[in-house]
Amino acid sequence: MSPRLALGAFVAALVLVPLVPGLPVFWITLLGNIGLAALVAMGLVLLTGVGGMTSFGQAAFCGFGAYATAVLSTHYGWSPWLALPVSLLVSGSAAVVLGLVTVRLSGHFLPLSTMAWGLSLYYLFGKIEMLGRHDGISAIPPLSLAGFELTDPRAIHYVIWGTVIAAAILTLHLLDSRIGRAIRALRRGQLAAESFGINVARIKLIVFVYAALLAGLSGWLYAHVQRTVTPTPFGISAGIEYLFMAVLGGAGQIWGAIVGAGLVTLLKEALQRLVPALFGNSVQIEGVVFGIALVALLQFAREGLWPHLARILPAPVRLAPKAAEALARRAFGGDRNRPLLVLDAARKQFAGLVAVNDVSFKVGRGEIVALIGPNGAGKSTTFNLITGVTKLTAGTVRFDEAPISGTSPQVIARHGIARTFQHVKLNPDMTVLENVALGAHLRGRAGLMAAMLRLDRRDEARLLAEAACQIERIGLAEHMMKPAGSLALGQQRMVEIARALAMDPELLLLDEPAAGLRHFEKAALADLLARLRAEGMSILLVEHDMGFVMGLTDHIVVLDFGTKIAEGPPDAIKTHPAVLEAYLGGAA
Ligand SMILES: Nc1ncnc2c1ncn2[C@@H]1O[C@H](COP(=O)(O)OP(=O)(O)OP(=O)(O)O)[C@@H](O)[C@H]1O
Repeated sequence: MSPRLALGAFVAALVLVPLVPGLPVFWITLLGNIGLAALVAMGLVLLTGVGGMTSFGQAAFCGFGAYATAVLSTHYGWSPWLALPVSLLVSGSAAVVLGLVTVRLSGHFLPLSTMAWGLSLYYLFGKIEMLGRHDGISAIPPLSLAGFELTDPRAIHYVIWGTVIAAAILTLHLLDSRIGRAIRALRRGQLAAESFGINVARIKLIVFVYAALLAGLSGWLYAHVQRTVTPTPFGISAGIEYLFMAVLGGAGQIWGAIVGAGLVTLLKEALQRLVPALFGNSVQIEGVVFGIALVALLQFAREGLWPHLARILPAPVRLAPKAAEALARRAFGGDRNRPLLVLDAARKQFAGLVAVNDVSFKVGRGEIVALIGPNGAGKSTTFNLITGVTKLTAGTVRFDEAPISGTSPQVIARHGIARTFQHVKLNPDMTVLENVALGAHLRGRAGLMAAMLRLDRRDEARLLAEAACQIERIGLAEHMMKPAGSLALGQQRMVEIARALAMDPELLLLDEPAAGLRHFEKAALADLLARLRAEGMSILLVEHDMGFVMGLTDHIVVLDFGTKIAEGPPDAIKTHPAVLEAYLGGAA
């Protein structure tokens, strides 16, 4: 059975459920509640599971959606359908305002701030006169279609689940796209993502608003299903429940949101019946048992339930990309007599430690330059100064005559500077192909809506074909569709090079590219770099393997304790007294 068939079977079951003769309406209502919760949990899966931003305050966005439509349809007599865009606008605008503050926070500050506004918004809903304070708003009109009021839970069931399935499909489309790769890179590879020109702050805000819109949509539906809204379902405890649903279902798995919402809703319902039956009505310990059950479930399935379920479902077949129209290539124009990269008295001081001490050197066009030196000499820090990861204390870095020091990694990447990292920064759960395609992010155009509606296929095919081409170039074609984390470290370093090449850079910065490679792999890498140089690309590499460096480079810069002690062609460096002293000490 293909995944499409499995989805078809699920949809068919949802269509048939209300038609089952004798099925109590209560169960249909419960299923509708699961659907409403699944919409919120789906946003949280994207925000927390995929994007790595934990939010406890998601229920507040349901509140914005629900109250907006409640006010408009009761106080002003608007049709619920007309109020829908306003509900989404209110939730989305609130998310923009809160997101601008929240997504910049990191570590525990982020979830704490979501708790803070989750709490304050709950109290705010209960204080506003127009929202009916703690009594809320009642007599909200039901949804109606073609003049028929959808008051029957069976009819509303189709509206809710149609929305849930559509939201799941659109979200899956989004994740399987250029923007989706950027979203998936947030959790484990923000620095790498920025180094490939991805505006991480913007992508985070997009995810934040997207999750809020799903919550707002759920709130709008909730208002017209329940026909009354009060602050309680939009408080912090509801926010925690939604988070449980996302995590229990399988954080990071869109379908897991439905599983999690189903499990938590059914568990709560079951306990509300079972606990009084077992312990009597006077002992109200449902909440305690509920908490214990959730903790036990998390112990049993740390990755959530979806991965367990996915094992018995058909696995999606991952096909290598087909050939597509080639992406435009950068022209290595510039005057060959003028250097491409110039460091002028670049300095970096970490408190009392001078890691890079007024270092100056140039990288010419179509030249391979090596930056060498003993451990702790300041090579990686110099790389980080060039790529904007670390800010200069003094001095300047110019690329093609334009000063780039003081700008962000994302802006520097746009100049055509790509890099690899000393400690590999791939997303281990994404395929090799997807990791490499991330490098080509700036060469694609398709945005959020195009991705959701699958209007990005041509753009996407070109990006994937480019990624596949670079993977073939580094000799890892047979590993293209494997998760990057399953490759040996040396191979992962090569994947980083392919990712950098997918950006079509003019300057390639390689941090220890030969580390972990076997002899024949190093020879292949040297051959590749020589070919890139012949094509006009400039390369700056940090490398400890002197055989590799001496046989390949045009020019070598030597650092020791942050200071440049020598520079020149390989033959001169081999016998330079200061270099021998730095590497071999007194024995030289
Ligand atoms: N963020 C930081 N804060 C404080 N000190 C730092 C920081 N980053 C680097 N250093 C220090 O700066 C010096 C240079 O480090 P760097 O990593 O640039 O050296 P390296 O030449 O790349 O060494 P290796 O070959 O071992 O990677 C070291 O003494 C290191 O401890």
